[in-house]
Amino acid sequence: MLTETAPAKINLALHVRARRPDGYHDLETLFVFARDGDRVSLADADTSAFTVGGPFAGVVGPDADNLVVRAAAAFRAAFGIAQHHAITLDKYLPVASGIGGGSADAAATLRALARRHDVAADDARLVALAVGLGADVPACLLGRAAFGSGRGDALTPIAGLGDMPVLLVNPLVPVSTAAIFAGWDGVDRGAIPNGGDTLARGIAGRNDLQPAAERVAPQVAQVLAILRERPGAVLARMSGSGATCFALFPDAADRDAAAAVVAAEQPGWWRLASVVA
Ligand SMILES: C[C@](O)(CO)[C@H](O)COP(=O)(O)OP(=O)(O)OC[C@H]1O[C@@H](n2ccc(N)nc2=O)[C@H](O)[C@@H]1O
Ligand SMILES: Nc1ncnc2c1ncn2[C@@H]1O[C@H](COP(=O)(O)OP(=O)(O)OP(=O)(O)O)[C@@H](O)[C@H]1O
Repeated sequence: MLTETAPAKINLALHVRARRPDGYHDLETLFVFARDGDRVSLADADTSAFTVGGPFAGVVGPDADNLVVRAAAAFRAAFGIAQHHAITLDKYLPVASGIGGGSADAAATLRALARRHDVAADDARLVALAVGLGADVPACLLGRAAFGSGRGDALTPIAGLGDMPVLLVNPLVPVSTAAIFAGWDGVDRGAIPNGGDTLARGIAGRNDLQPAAERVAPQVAQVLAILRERPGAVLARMSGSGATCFALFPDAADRDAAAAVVAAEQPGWWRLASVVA
């Protein structure tokens, strides 16, 4: 049995620059990854099988649409693998939440299959499969801090945040990525600043999808209002197309105190206290 973590993706900054003719948007983003996320496990089997467990198992939708199943089928076709696999997904990240759950799962599936079948993690064919599965999948496959441009799939590694404490909070309102991009106002507000370290660049940046997400899910503004007020928070912002928001704390005790306040004020919201590599 092989197991891979599918870490939550966080967009420290997300600048939308232009609508493209192919229905996507050109963007600039600073990708970082939490230590925690979903889990994908894989074993050889006589027929292909897929099982979903964990707290969000009930909301991932039909198996045939699951990015894990699609990633496994694409891998077997691309590499001519006859061997079937039984794959288990333990779903801990909320679905359609801006932290790349499905994308992280697809990338973890590709990583697990690559390990099982002796394919190098940076094999160009693996990266091509990732690109075909979704804009965030190449970043999740890389799995380390990176600057993303184009659709978010042209990647340059950058320095990470060195296990900085983070609190992720989601009001459990699913948000469609396509709908949020459609609500972008079309105004290019400029590039992510180049100067300084990754944290400084993140702080100097924005999430241009935040206004559209706040219109669709007003709870996003509520989450951010609580996170911004927490002592020690150096940055509070929405990730991706929402509705998950994050707050970064140099001190783990401040993160844990913030988590306790969120739990007391909004017991129905999802929380994850982790660190960002
Ligand atoms: C917003 C981000 O989460 C930032 O990391 C990603 O760009 C979204 O990545 P993703 O969920 O893997 O996106 P995909 O599944 O490829 O695309 C979902 C939909 O989002 C919109 N989309 C996505 C990425 C992008 N650069 N421009 C877009 O306009 C498109 O309407 C697309 O049909
Ligand atoms: N393994 C998976 N986990 C979660 N959702 C999945 C998965 N496979 C397919 N989906 C579908 O993909 C859609 C988007 O879910 P996902 O959690 O990947 O979005 P997200 O967190 O907003 O991602 P991103 O930050 O990349 O936009 C959901 O509506 C869901 O039905």
